[in-house]
Amino acid sequence: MTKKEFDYSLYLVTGRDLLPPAKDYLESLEEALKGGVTLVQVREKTADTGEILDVARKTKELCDKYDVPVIIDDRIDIALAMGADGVHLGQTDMPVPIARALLPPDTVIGKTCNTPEHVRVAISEGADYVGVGPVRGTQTKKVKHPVVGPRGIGEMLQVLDGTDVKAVAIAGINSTNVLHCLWGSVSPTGHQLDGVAVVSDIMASQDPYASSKRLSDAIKAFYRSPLRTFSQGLSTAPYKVEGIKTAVGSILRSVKQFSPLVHQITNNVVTNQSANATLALGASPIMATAPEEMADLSKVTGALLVNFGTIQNLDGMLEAGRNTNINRKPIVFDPVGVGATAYRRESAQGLLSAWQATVLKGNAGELAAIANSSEVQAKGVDSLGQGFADPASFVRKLARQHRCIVVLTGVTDWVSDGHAVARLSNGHALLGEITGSGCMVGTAVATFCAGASTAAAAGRAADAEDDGMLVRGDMFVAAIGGVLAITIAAEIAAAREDVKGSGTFLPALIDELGKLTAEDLASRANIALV
Ligand SMILES: Nc1ncnc2c1ncn2[C@@H]1O[C@H](COP(=O)(O)OP(=O)(O)OP(=O)(O)O)[C@@H](O)[C@H]1O
Ligand SMILES: Cc1ncsc1CCO
Repeated sequence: MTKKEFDYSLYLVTGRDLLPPAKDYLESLEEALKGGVTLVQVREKTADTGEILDVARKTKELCDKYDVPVIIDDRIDIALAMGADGVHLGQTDMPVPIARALLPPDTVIGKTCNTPEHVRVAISEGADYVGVGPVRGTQTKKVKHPVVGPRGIGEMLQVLDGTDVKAVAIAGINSTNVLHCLWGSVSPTGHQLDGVAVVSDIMASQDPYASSKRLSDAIKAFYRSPLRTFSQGLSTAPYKVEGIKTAVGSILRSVKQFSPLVHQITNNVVTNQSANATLALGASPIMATAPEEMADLSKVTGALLVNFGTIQNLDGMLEAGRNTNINRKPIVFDPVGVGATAYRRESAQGLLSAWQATVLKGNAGELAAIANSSEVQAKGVDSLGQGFADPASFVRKLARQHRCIVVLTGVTDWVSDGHAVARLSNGHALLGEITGSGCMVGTAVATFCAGASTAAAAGRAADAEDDGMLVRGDMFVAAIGGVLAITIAAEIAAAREDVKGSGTFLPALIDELGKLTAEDLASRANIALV
């Protein structure tokens, strides 16, 4: 087998110490191979040399039957003694060029990398693949380096652009988070992982066949899927304004038809008006914050909104997002006032690497803080000044960076999927005079996302093949729909004779949201694609 024939997609790293009681190593390994493992690394940290050699030989004999290559962790002597297909080297192991000189020329050499700089060095040393991580915390190995999350993996993948060095992500990957890892780690340049390395989800399993099969099915579905964003604009014809107007109307109809549950963890300034806005649109709000209830809730919700205007429940936010990803439902993240304190900035980064947001929404000050840009300043939860000089480029870039739909609010609103950019010019100055109008936009976006994804799920046959999508339905259009719902209802409300100022405006806005129709959206929407 030559180097180029390796399939890195489901890379098993062994560890006999992880086997559950009464499980035999070779028996577990064979079940894992049958389940779809494509590459095996023998990792033995404590056994004597003779024993490691014996395990490695037996591993190779079994893997040969399945035409699966075997890589040895660290021990070049063992690799040489049993004719391994490759070796894997850590940052403190033998340098790649020395290993290369000692090993047969067709031996694949992999290197663990924790930073983009490590990746640069690995390329220059001539590594064939890099094991990049840690993606998340793990129990199998003391993590010496900070968890980088899928976004950090994406930064390392970008360094590999233009090379044929392969990459697998490592640490804490299991069948519940593998799609998030594969999806969220695609670099802004479109560089994706060649596979994922899995340890305990397979090795510690009572049923390694089932565990490997679950992983293998999800991975294959991901690589088969042509869609790499939460919109459908890449795989089909480019968006057109008229098409968007029709599509937002049908999402509003879906919201009313399915009345999805919209789970909202939001701030205590706007909880009540957000719940009422959700009801007015025809969906059903649930404002739940306890981490203990997130696994149950995420199974039945249509979408999740995380708005951290008054952060009191970060653990609930983490759990809610993780579980919502597992159940492949949309997550709208509204990092209210993120620039105001270091705690908010750190919390936002933590949440963005713990789960994959579907829509990231904020005003200019908030999104500038997320992007580490000093172009726009904020005062608490409010954005200062005129906003970005080139909002279209800003939202497109941020969407690519975070692999999600970005909604930038302000007098004009901007929505991007990383490719298309929509400029939305509806709204009324009274929205700027009430607190939480941006928060209500977040709620409406989450409600439209719930409508779109519930309708997409209802349209799928029960036995349809897994499509590898982290979220189903067009989230670019859903995000536009949510913004339009609030801004158009605001225009109608502000024109009413009984509205005398911000105090009478808020209830009128809720009334008009309740009366809003697909036709209102289509006839009043002021959309330009730029
Ligand atoms: N002067 C205005 N004219 C038209 N629309 C406006 C105006 N001000 C705000 N809006 C609309 O109000 C919505 C909320 O946007 P904004 O950027 O004010 O949110 P925000 O700063 O996050 O608000 P908050 O912190 O109060 O929740 C947007 O959809 C925007 O279009
Ligand atoms: C005023 C305020 N403070 C924290 S959240 C919030 C609501 C508007 O964003």
